[in-house]
Amino acid sequence: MNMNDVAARGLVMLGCGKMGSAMLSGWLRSGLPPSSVYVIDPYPSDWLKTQGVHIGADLPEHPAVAVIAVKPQMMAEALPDVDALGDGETLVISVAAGTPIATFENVLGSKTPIVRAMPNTPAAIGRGITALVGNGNVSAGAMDMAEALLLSIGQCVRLESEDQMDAVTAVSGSGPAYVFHLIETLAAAGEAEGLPPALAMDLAKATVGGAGELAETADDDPTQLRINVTSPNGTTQAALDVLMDTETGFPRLLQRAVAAAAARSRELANG
Ligand SMILES: NC(=O)C1=CN([C@@H]2O[C@H](COP(=O)(O)OP(=O)(O)OC[C@H]3O[C@@H](n4cnc5c(N)ncnc54)[C@H](OP(=O)(O)O)[C@@H]3O)[C@@H](O)[C@H]2O)C=CC1
Ligand SMILES: O=C(O)[C@@H]1CCC=N1
Repeated sequence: MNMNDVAARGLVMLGCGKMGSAMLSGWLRSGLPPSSVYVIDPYPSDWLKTQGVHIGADLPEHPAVAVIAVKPQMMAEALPDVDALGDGETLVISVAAGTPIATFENVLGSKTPIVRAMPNTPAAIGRGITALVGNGNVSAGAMDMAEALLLSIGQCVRLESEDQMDAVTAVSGSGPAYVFHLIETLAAAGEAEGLPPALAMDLAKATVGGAGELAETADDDPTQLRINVTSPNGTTQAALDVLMDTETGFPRLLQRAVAAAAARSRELANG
């Protein structure tokens, strides 16, 4: 199976909200014809309605791929809408947090090839990262196909085991929200030091964006990059003494946050 098969046989999307739209915009940008896309979503967004994709139309007989992007809590209600696609001919890719592959096998049949994937919203600008793992029915070619689709919205990593998915969700699936909160709070702290709000926000956004890009592209690892900013007994050292405090600093706080997200992902396994 290749991208031409997807274009020829069709791609079905069950749910096209924030994450579904982020992925779809990447696929359309990378050349998937809108006429090959069939969306099932009760309240399609204005953006979706202008994309030229089929919305609420009859589904093609054996689409190449079905992407499941509804909330885990809606899964039991929504999944039966695509149970006809569980004939082994369609590669099912779920991006739902928490929902295990077994849930899809139970509804769609144990012969269905299913890839469980965890993308993130920077996919909307082609800068996402998606982790993926498939069940035993996913052929090497189908896994390559899933990866090719997801590579058009950013980087991909293949997991050794589905058990890693809760931790992955807690780090990179939810992670953009932690970074956006860092931007919000850095700007607020700048305001507290007397900066005008717009200036504080510009400084915070550019600092997080630039530091993120440097961390991704530099030869030095993030530890060395941090050291490079930190002059002995300078301003950064004063801040890091607060942030790196073993009781009240970032390490313990982020560890607790990521553990909470992973625990919630495990809970969502039950819908
Ligand atoms: N947002 C993110 O950063 C990430 C989300 N995910 C996963 O992606 C999935 C979608 O999340 P997200 O896009 O944020 O959520 P949204 O609520 O934005 O999108 C879900 C979409 O599914 C629609 N929907 C609801 N019921 C049905 C149904 N029965 N049939 C078809 N469509 C339905 C919703 O419509 P309506 O709004 O009208 O209810 C909505 O448009 C979740 O499983 C989430 O865990 C994974 C990684 C990152
Ligand atoms: O918050 C959530 O449950 C989803 C999964 C990862 C990001 N958003």
